[in-house]
This record gives sequence, C-alpha cells and structure tokens, in this order.
Amino acid sequence: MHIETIKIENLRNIANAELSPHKKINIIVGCNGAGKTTLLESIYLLARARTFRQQKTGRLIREGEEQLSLFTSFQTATNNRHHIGLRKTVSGTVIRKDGKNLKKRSDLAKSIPLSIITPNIQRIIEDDPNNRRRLLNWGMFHVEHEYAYLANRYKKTLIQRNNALRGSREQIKVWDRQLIQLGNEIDRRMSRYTKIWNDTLNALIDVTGLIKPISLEVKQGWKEELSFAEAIDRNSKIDKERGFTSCGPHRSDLKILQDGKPIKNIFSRGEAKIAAVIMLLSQTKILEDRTGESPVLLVDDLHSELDNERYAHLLKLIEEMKVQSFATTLDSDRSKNLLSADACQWFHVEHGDISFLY
Ligand SMILES: Nc1ncnc2c1ncn2[C@@H]1O[C@H](COP(=O)(O)OP(=O)(O)OP(=O)(O)O)[C@@H](O)[C@H]1O
Repeated sequence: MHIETIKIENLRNIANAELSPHKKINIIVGCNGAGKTTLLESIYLLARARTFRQQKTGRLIREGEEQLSLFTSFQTATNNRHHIGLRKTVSGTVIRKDGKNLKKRSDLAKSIPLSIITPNIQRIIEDDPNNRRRLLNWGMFHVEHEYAYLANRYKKTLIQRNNALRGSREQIKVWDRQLIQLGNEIDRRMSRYTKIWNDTLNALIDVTGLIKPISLEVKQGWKEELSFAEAIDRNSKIDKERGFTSCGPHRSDLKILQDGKPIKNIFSRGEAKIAAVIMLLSQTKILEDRTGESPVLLVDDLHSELDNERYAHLLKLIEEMKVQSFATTLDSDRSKNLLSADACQWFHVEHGDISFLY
C-alpha cells in the first residue's frame, strides 16, 4: 500500500501542510526542532490514533489552537483507494474512514499497516520483554490468520480467570480449561511465526553482511520443562495468593541469540541497532511475501549510533524493499548519493513549514 496525500492542520509546530509523497522513499530534511518527527507522527496518528513518542511531549494540538485535523488518502496493493480523517479537540478524538465514524482504535489497525524505526530502536533488544512482545504481536496480527481474534479471546479469558481467582476453586477451573486451550494455540502460532521470522531475518543479515547470523526463538511464558496445563496447575496456589495469572503466552519473550548467547550481552549499541532494524525490516518482508501488502515504514533519524558505511547499507536495504518509507535526517549530504533519484523525493522542513525540494 502507499499513501497518496497527507494534510496536516495544527499538529504541534505544523500549522498547515499538504504533501503528495513518493511511492518509495521520502526523505525529510531539517534542523533540530523543525518538525520532521511531527510529520512522521501525523502518519502514525492516522494509522494508530496515538503517538509513538515515549517521553512526555506535551499536547499534540498546536499552541493557541483548539483542534487539530489530519487527513490521508491511500491506495492498497489491490488498487482500492481509501480515506482516513482524524480530528482532535480537548473533548476527544473523532476518526473517520471512507466517510464513516470509527468507534474503536482497533478498527483502524488493519487499515494502514505501519512499522517504525525509532532513533533508539535497539532498546527492543536491551529492555524488558514488552517491546519484543509488541513486535512479535505486530507480525502475527498482520500475517497470522485469525490471530487478532484468538489474542482477544485469550485476553478476555485471562481477565475472567484473574477475577475468578478471588472465588472458589471450581470457578477458577472453568476458566483454566479455556485459557489452556487458547494459550497453547497462541504459543504454537508464535513458534511458527518466529521460525519464519528467524529465516527471513538471517537471509537479510546475509545480504547486508553487517553482523553475523543471529537466532530468534520464542521463550514460552512458563517453565520450559512443563506443559502449559502443568504450569497452570503448579502455579494455582501462588496465582490465588497474588490474584493474577503468573504464566502463559502473555509472559512469553523472544530469545535473540548469537552462538547461543543473548546478543544484548555481546553487541555494541550500534550493532544492536543494526540487528533491531533488520529484525523489523524482515517482518515487513514477511508481510509482503505472505499477503502481497507492504506496510508504510517510518524511519526517524536512522543515522544515530551508526557510522556512514552501516547507515548506507541499511538505507540501501530499505530502498530495495517494496515499502513506502518516510525517513527524517538532519544531514542530507549523508544520504544524497546513496539513493537513486527516481525512487526518492526530498522534503525540507523549517519552523513547521514543509516544502518539496526535488
Ligand atoms: N503543541 C505544540 N505547539 C507548538 N509547537 C510545539 C507543540 N508541541 C511541540 N512543539 C514544538 O514543535 C517542534 C517540532 O519538534 P519535532 O520533534 O518534530 O522536531 P524534529 O525536526 O524532529 O527535531 P529533532 O531533529 O531535534 O528530533 C519542537 O520545537 C517542539 O517544541
């Protein structure tokens, strides 16, 4: 899929902007604080109805204004054209797709598959399991048939079981059966997806030659020597005392290893960033291969932590993929001669004004 138009009104320092991006690569150049990340944020908001910025970043609506509006029209791989509009005021957010109000944020999620490479993407490898689980879920949500439905049923059953932990053993048992059945199915699908992910990842690592092969494995959310049913049984006393379910796929993680050792203990920050970027790109490749649809890729400051040679390799890799990408940069000289002119469009951002360069 690709975005054909983006209109922005009153998002942070961008008062008014309209863009017709390139189907392949869009490079957004500008100084610190110019509004480059805000432009990426507008696309993320249209696709997910929330921001990707993790730190406290104040209000989205431009200072002195009462509402922000965003609009995009995009085309799918099957040549269907859709429109999404988002309006945010202090009293709430309204999202419309093809002229109809969307009630839930989740209704939006499948419309524009979106991936983002943040400046500190290596934290996927370094931090707690939440980000790794999110990445795994992203891949499964877009590729594994019925995964969203399964994951939703599992989540609801987990809530019911946690509530039942305050009641009798019989009440808990009713939910145990369903949780074990759904949990085993999710775990099986996670392993299947991760195997494909591992193979695609290592094929891309091989193409770039930037790091040695790594392996991805699912770390199941309970003791490896036990079945899920046995783990639920063993933990039943402690779960009742604590009031929540302490094992299951909601506690699973990804093992990212090189020669059997976790890469977070051996890789430098730059190497971890390379690994994380290729992990994410391999997920977009799987999506393309399996569904024929490619996500939109947002790339915020790919330079940071990378030397010129490695930066060039990764940018080339992005160019060779089918995705439409939007990449910010402070320094246009580092990217200028790396990309073929017909695959690329440049925009300049200054004090929130976006202009087409070439
Ligand atoms: N609600 C708001 N109203 C007006 N301006 C805002 C608002 N929120 C943030 N800003 C300003 O918008 C600017 C845009 O920041 P943005 O993060 O998009 O810059 P950037 O070009 O990505 O910079 P960098 O290269 O430093 O990451 C910042 O100067 C910020 O202070």
